[in-house]
Amino acid sequence: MNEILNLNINEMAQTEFDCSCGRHHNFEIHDLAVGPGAIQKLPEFAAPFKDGQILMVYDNNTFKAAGKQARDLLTDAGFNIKELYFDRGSDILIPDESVVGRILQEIEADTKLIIAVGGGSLNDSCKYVTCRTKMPYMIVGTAPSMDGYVSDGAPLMSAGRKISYPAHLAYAVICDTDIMKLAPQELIQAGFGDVVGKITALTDWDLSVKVTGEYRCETTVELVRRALNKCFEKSDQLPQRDGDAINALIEALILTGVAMALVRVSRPASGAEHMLSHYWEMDYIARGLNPIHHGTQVGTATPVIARFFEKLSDILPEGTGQLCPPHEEIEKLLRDAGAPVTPKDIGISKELFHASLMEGYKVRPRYSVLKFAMDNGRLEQIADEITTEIYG
Ligand SMILES: NC(=O)C1=CN([C@@H]2O[C@H](COP(=O)(O)OP(=O)(O)OC[C@H]3O[C@@H](n4cnc5c(N)ncnc54)[C@H](OP(=O)(O)O)[C@@H]3O)[C@@H](O)[C@H]2O)C=CC1
Ligand SMILES: O=C(CO)COP(=O)(O)O
Repeated sequence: MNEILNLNINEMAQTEFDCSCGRHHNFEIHDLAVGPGAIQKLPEFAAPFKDGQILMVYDNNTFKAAGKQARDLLTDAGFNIKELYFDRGSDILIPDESVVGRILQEIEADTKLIIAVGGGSLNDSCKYVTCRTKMPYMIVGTAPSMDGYVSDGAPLMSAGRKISYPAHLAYAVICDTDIMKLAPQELIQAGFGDVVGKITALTDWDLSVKVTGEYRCETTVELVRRALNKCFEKSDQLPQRDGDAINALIEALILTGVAMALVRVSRPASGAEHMLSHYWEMDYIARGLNPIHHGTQVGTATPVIARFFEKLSDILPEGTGQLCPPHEEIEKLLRDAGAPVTPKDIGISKELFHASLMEGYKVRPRYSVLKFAMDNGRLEQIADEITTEIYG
């Protein structure tokens, strides 16, 4: 019934099943390859589009990491390639109107497929454009920095706001672990932070089921839990760039993506910790600053949200907070993995931090522990307490 739980990642593409949650799930990614040397699959996966032009999108960092290799594989195999190369120098590429617009401008009448080579920003930008233009896209992931390679959402900046647009799943996803494990350490830390965030994301989902009666799929919860356990077993080896630890991280990021793809919403992977991250990111971009990596923000926001569950334990519906370990345990996980632990560590100011606790629930209409605190008249008091505990 929930057979996807028994498959390994490379068997999951095109899986369809009637789930115990009552829904029919269709993981309609056509091809998924995760592992050493996976990039070699690119010509085979792209073969159905060989009669037209393929638009390849990369930037200065991701071209070096995998873009050149991907392009050469396809040109050597006789594909007709057009390239879009974003050169942002040392600035981070922000997935906003200008990036989405440039991709759109480069599509030609005979473009049959877009291939993004990069991390979350290029993945989401291409995913959004291809969804709206009804074209297939492929992603060649370059870093284990976030879990959106196999999800169907596309968080983008729009008029200064971070909006998580619904989009579609990739036609094919390639995550070559030989390439991804060479990503800079800060991107590995970011990916770990994004995985840690699932702890409070799942707890928030549980809270919403109990308070608002929201739908939940236990298969996706189980998929995410198993991925977390495996990743956390080895995460203290991430600072040494241990191969098994990085592979477990990549697997966790892919599986949480699969969970999002199955329920067609980011609920299994994104709760109040993501709202704080989106809030900080919007503030940084509004001030013309390079945002801190998404997953790094999410990681430091997770023990903060765990503190909310602790402080509200007297009024939470029975059993709710049990899914969330004490905030000190989450901080230790981050510390042992060499990742930043608190928002203060990553330079979030005391004022921005307090404002995000007070207003983070407005980032999106998704029920979370922040809204629970607000509805129960406890938000301001808890925001004041946590701010003092972290910033003094
Ligand atoms: N769709 C979804 O479900 C999800 C989406 N997201 C979104 O993803 C975005 C964050 O993605 P993330 O991957 O962290 O960030 P980016 O895609 O912005 O990449 C971060 C930085 O890493 C660089 N980079 C990527 N790969 C390599 C590499 N192998 N070697 C050297 N540099 C590299 C990028 O270069 P450059 O700037 O040149 O690209 C960039 O500077 C956010 O917008 C977030 O909201 C996050 C989780 C899930
Ligand atoms: O970042 C995500 C999961 O890690 C996607 O979540 P959002 O829907 O909050 O953007």
